[in-house]
Amino acid sequence: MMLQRHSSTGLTLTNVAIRLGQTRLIDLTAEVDPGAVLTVMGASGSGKSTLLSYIGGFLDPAFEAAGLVSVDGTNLLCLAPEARRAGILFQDPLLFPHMSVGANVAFAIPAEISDRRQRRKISADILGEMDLGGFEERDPATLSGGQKARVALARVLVSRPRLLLLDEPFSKLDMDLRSQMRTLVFERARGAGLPVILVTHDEADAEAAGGTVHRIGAANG
Ligand SMILES: Nc1ncnc2c1ncn2[C@@H]1O[C@H](COP(=O)(O)OP(=O)(O)OP(=O)(O)O)[C@@H](O)[C@H]1O
Repeated sequence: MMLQRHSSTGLTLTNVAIRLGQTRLIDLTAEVDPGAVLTVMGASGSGKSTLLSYIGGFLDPAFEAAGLVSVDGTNLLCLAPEARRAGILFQDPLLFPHMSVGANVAFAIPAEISDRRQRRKISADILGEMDLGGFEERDPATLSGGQKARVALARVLVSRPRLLLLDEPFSKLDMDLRSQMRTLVFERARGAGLPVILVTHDEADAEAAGGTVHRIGAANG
């Protein structure tokens, strides 16, 4: 499946400030070009996942947050979480256990594509591109970690995201798979012109991402 490459100006974060009580976790202004990666690094508990929650629209109300997040000129913060179309990959692929691999992917295809055969074809095509041709009927529980990660990526890609939010998605994969998966994710993001925010502890992830690195300090009062 060819992802549409839309005319894109990228992701802009302006004065994004997140605090938890008196603790200032995030203070960030950045621009991420289409297809480029902003890598956010910092100690455990420094607020990396919290930043992604704010952008994705699922920040816990315990936090206070302010600032502007826009993609291609659209202010994401005015939109409901599902309308933001943030493609998110976590450390654990989080596939629906009661659905086949193909159904897991098809579930994420936008509703305006209503023809069942077309949905099945989109799902089969992207699985083929992820080197998972013929896996449509498989139970996710029977997949290896690397296969699950590629199903999760397939699912994100068919959802027509405006941007990708990656929360340590490579950290549970062994070395070889990790490097293959990095290449796959960053190549697809570049091909589709999607801006990416990557949260990681791993310097090799940051190097593979090739973009700007933003380091956040340990939480301080
Ligand atoms: N729902 C919540 N209510 C209160 N505090 C929270 C909540 N979620 C997270 N925190 C706290 O907010 C801080 C930032 O958490 P966050 O998960 O963003 O850190 P992180 O940098 O992603 O850490 P890690 O690298 O360990 O995943 C931590 O001190 C954490 O304990």
